[in-house]
Amino acid sequence: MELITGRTEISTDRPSAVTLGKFDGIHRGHQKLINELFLAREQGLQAVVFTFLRPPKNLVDGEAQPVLLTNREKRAHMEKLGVELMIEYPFTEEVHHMEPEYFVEKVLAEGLKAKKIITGPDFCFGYKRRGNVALLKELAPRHGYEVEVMEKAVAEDGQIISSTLIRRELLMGNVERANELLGYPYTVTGEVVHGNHLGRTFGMPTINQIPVEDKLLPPNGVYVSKVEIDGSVYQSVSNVGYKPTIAGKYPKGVETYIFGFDKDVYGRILDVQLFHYLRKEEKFSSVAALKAQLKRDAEDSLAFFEQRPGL
Ligand SMILES: Cc1cc2nc3c(=O)[nH]c(=O)nc-3n(C[C@H](O)[C@H](O)[C@H](O)COP(=O)(O)O)c2cc1C
Ligand SMILES: Nc1ncnc2c1ncn2[C@@H]1O[C@H](COP(=O)(O)OP(=O)(O)OP(=O)(O)O)[C@@H](O)[C@H]1O
Repeated sequence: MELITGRTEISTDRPSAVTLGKFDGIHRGHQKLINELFLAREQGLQAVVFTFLRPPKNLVDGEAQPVLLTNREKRAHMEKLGVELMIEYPFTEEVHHMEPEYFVEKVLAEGLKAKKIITGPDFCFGYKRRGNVALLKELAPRHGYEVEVMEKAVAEDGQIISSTLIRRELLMGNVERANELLGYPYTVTGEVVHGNHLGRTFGMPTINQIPVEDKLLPPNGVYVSKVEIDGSVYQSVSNVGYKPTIAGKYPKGVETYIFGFDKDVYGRILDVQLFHYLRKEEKFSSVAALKAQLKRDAEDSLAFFEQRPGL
């Protein structure tokens, strides 16, 4: 996959099919748009995803919003799906004030040689969000592209799938619901760093990961999880939080006990998939009490998988 990141001057040699948006999470709705993009390959068009380096909210509202996918995770995900060109547009003052007509002409038509533009019905762009599907359609004959508007993907209960909804569900600890809306298990990617090496002394060695700050983590607590290592997927149990029982101050992290695995993976970047919330993180009165609880957590996680053989 080719990546153009952080610059507003973009160009490509090949005619493109383009889909645009934040794509936080790359949920089932986004996947629908991206699949349509791949169909356009039959017409000789390259599959282009146009997205932003940071959620535009940061600049507009001045507040950092946690994301379902960090920039790095989003790139890896797009590459895996088969996107040919990914644009990470910077969200600068200049971009914030860009008129939608200028964006369509300079970026989409001239820069990307767009022949097909695929969006949802509510897609907005440009200064004051004045650009929309109607404007894209109005400008189509002048620039020689086609607009394809996809209907919104909905969940089984009829709710429209959106990144905002998924973030809300995760923040409430509803991992199963979030996974259903995403179409894949919510995943935390991070380097395995050194902990206190205490887990080993309980007979439960763990991997510790400190995700980047803007990665959205569900509420502190214990979760049924899986870890992918060298192409094999292991069942596991994870704690999201600060380890309050152990003296010292820790950054918020994810700590995972992997069933049937005891190899050195320090320094590796691993994916931990979350499936189900088991209990909240607690400050225990002794390490012995914590150790006894960890054993129960492990049993609860295994029991969860046993009840769901297809998972
Ligand atoms: C499944 C699981 C649940 C945990 N629950 C808690 C908890 O409720 N409270 C807490 O203080 N630490 C909790 N921990 C963190 C332990 O304190 C930690 O595993 C132990 O101190 C070993 O840490 P180390 O890898 O830094 O040596 C949990 C860890 C795991 C793997
Ligand atoms: N459920 C959906 N089905 C189909 N297309 C969708 C769906 N949700 C968003 N899209 C489309 O995907 C593109 C990217 O949208 P965007 O990343 O803003 O998605 P979103 O999930 O609606 O985000 P947010 O919740 O932050 O508004 C847009 O063209 C949008 O219309």
